[in-house]
Amino acid sequence: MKSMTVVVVGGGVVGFSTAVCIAEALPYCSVTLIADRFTPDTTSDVAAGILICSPFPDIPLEQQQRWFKETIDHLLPIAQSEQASEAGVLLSSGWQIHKELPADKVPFWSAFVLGFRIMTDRELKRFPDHKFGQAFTTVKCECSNYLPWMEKRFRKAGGQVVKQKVNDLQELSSQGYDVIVNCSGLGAKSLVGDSQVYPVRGQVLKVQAPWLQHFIRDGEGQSYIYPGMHSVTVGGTRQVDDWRLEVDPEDSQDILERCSSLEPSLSRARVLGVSVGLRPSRKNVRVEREMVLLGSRQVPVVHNYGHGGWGVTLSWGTALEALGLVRKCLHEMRPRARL
Ligand SMILES: Cc1cc2nc3c(=O)[nH]c(=O)nc-3n(C[C@H](O)[C@H](O)[C@H](O)COP(=O)(O)OP(=O)(O)OC[C@H]3O[C@@H](n4cnc5c(N)ncnc54)[C@H](O)[C@@H]3O)c2cc1C
Ligand SMILES: O=C([O-])CC(=O)C(=O)O
Repeated sequence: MKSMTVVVVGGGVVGFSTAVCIAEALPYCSVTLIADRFTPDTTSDVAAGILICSPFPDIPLEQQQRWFKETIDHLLPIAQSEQASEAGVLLSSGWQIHKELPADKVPFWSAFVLGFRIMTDRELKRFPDHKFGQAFTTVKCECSNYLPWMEKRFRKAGGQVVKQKVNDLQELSSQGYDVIVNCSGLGAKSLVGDSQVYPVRGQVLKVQAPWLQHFIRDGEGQSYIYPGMHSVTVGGTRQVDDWRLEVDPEDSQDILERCSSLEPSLSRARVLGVSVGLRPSRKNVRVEREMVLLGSRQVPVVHNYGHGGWGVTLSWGTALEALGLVRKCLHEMRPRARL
């Protein structure tokens, strides 16, 4: 008999990662995941899913390193197992190139990807507008496969999935959940009234170009080409506070021009589709717990949202952090329980 109940709000990569971590680590908890949108209709489905990131300004770098390392250490064995194609997790090698010397020639995650090194002059020759580059192998985690695979894993661990919009945390408290975990991404803006969360619109194209084997990412990620399992993702845009979910044909044209200047053969590639997602951005990702008065009850709420453009990259690491916070909440509620 399960003695404690935990509800996770969010059906994207952060919600499913968190729900799986909790359900697998705490078998005596009954875990329910609630979301109003599931794959293929989440922001996570739009992500290229490449593990790469820029640091958040006010979170200790060691903590961000740990999140990156935990995520790649979780995904690498999947990429190298017989589950790889079903889970949508693959290794991806390529180049990050810069027109100017970057502040961090060696990014904070360089030790966790494979074979990180500075590009040679010979390699840089094909990018005459670029002065500097980094070559490495990382993981690409394609959420259109990964999310259904994670859902199976969650159900196998006893988790339950409900499709429903949560208008107010009070609704969850009334249903008697012991702990609420908030992985609602951009939804946190209204669900918990967080005015620090804002959208950064991203548009990407999927093209057929099976001859491309290496990723190319230009500096700050304005333009990128990411070969994947069935197509190549080319992007992107970063439009701050832009809520438009519809495809902008001018953006598509601009993306194709920018990416073809990096990889001329793309001008011959067939476009398979175009998608738009709103990155759930925040100055700093929020992974913390608080007690919230809901009706007459003080209910522990663990937040895990605001990952911006790095939600896949940090998904497992921040999920483990959230699991630790859930454990603490349960400890405090049942001091004698063996948690
Ligand atoms: C074009 C583009 C490319 C990207 N590429 C990458 C990349 O290569 N690597 C990378 O790491 N990241 C990338 N990202 C960023 C990544 O997509 C996000 O950081 C990540 O998807 C955030 O995941 P999430 O689970 O927090 O949010 P979402 O995927 O948006 O999920 C939020 C979930 O919460 C649910 N929800 C919200 N509010 C409520 C509510 N009130 N009631 C019920 N349910 C609710 C939603 O229905 C949804 O299921 C990219 C993003 C874009 C747009
Ligand atoms: O920046 C990248 O390379 C991909 C990404 O995370 C995004 O578009 O948000």
